Amino acid sequence: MVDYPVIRDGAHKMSKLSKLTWLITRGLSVSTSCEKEDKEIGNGRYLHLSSWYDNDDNDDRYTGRRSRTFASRAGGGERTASAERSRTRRTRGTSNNDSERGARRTEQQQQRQKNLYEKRTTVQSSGGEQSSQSLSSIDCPHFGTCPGCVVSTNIQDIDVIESAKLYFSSQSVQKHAIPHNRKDRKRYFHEEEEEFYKVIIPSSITSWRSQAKLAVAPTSTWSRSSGATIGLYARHSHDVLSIPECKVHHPSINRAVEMIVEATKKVRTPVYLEDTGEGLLRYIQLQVELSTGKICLTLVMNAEKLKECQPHLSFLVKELKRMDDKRRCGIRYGVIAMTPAVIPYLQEIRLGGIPSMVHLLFGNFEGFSEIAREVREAIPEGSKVCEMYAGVGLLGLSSLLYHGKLKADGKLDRGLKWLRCRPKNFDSGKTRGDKQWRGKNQQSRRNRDTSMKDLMDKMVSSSNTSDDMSTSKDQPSVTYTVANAASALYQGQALGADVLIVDPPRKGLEEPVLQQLCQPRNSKQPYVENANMLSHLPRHTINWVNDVRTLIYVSCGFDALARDCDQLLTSNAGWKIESATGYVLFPGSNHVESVVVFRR
Ligand SMILES: C[S@@+](CC[C@H](N)C(=O)[O-])C[C@H]1O[C@@H](n2cnc3c(N)ncnc32)[C@H](O)[C@@H]1O
Repeated sequence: MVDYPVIRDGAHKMSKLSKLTWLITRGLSVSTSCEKEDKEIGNGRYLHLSSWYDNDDNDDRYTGRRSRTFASRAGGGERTASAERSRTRRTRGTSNNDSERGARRTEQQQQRQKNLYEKRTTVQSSGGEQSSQSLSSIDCPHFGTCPGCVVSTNIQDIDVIESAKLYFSSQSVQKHAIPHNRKDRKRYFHEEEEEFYKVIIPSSITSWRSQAKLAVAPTSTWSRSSGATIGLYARHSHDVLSIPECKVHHPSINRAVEMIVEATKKVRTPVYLEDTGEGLLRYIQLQVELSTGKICLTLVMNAEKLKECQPHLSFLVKELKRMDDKRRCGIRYGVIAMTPAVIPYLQEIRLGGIPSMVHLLFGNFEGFSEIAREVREAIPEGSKVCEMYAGVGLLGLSSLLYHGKLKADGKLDRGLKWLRCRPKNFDSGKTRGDKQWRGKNQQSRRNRDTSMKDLMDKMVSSSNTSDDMSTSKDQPSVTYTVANAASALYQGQALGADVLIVDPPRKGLEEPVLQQLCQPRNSKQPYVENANMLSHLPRHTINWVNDVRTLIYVSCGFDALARDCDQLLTSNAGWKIESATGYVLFPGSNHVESVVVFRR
């Protein structure tokens, strides 16, 4: 995932800001139910106020459901077909097990490519009829001046993808590729040459941004009644550039920003002025609930306490609510994002098997769902899975929900044996130790502060109740430990795991994690799932990932990925590269998210 540049740029400058979350429900103007979060931006605290805007549910103009357009580049059909061909070929020459798994994956991938292609080439007209149309451009009026996008057409012709293609087709990588996937198979099979590094545009190229963090500046330094300018920092400056017609924003975001600008003008909200450090409203964050078009609005204020924001905050909220009543697109209810208080308010609408609450954290949830799909399909059924750098655990959880179900061919997938998730910072230090539960009936109620447990609980139970496919009776064991990846590894969390999923931040794997993965397998080390069983061995001789056969590396930083791949492939650990796929998760930007599958 990428941090939105505007916040990253400004974050280090924050000093006096404190973060509080604020809960409001319909009918209440302001509740002072505030919660100070431990989390910090840069070196300062900040005030964080969340509330929901609801675009009129009955009007699809606001949800973007009808007006949404899906785009594809010219030649998408050919690319789809060739990807299908290549996937079919990949299953050749493998052992029985491999070919079964390969065939299953091929079928699923074909269906997925077909769905994606259909989705991208379909525009729903306002009358509800479907017409086919290909779009190859984001066609945004702000392109050029706005720092958000670097390309408007030929979305995948960006530097980082070119580098990734070159890297993965290089000799040094290809000699470690699993033979039937090698790029030089042309020589053996007289097949047309294709890129080893496949590139997929997993969502629409417009309206994909479901989360936006925007800077706020006064429109005029002389008059408060001129209101706020809301947008991105212009290149190489801290001047805020308004982008009201941004084409990559979900339409709900643009509508909400327009309303906030109007409201700040009306109630003369003091807006933060960088030169003097005075004023209140500094940033806003908008997160769209895709299924309804509702917006969760977070106001970041230049204040340490809520009362410092008054009376301006109440005026602003009242005005927003007044506009809501008039336009039927305002506040419905408020939530504290991702804390236990949120859960009763969230609708259990599942997107690709994941409850809707999780998508709030992703810039392009639809696109990330496609990555989750590749990850879960690369996991053999019956596996024991460990996920590191888990964040909210979307990848592992999505695998958990996918496996163990009745498949289209009528066979019951054996499911996963267990899943161990290792995020670092989810609960802001509230969770102590391991919280473990087995299925939905044996849930620990020990610590009501553990929001992650509630969330996971909700996810697992919703997966079991709201799907008409039958599930396996043997619920896999799921554990969730808050720890950094290296210490989780040394606690023995990956012992016994067949599959390791890693989705590290941009800087890549931590050195100790990489070192362990580069160690040769020790055939003399007994198979154990718990570090206590190895207490008789000197710690430095233990291979903490000894049983891992599949490594699924999801990367948001190509440079670090290339560095880590080099080390993995040149080590004696026996890694071979099965596939490398680039997802253009943020169309328009020079960014690619890669999924690399290693086996040994
Ligand atoms: C790219 S995100 C992964 C998102 C994840 N796939 C999800 O579903 O939310 C990387 C995550 O790793 C976490 N992280 C950063 N450094 C870490 C470390 N040393 N150990 C464990 N997790 C870390 C970050 O906080 C972030 O949540």
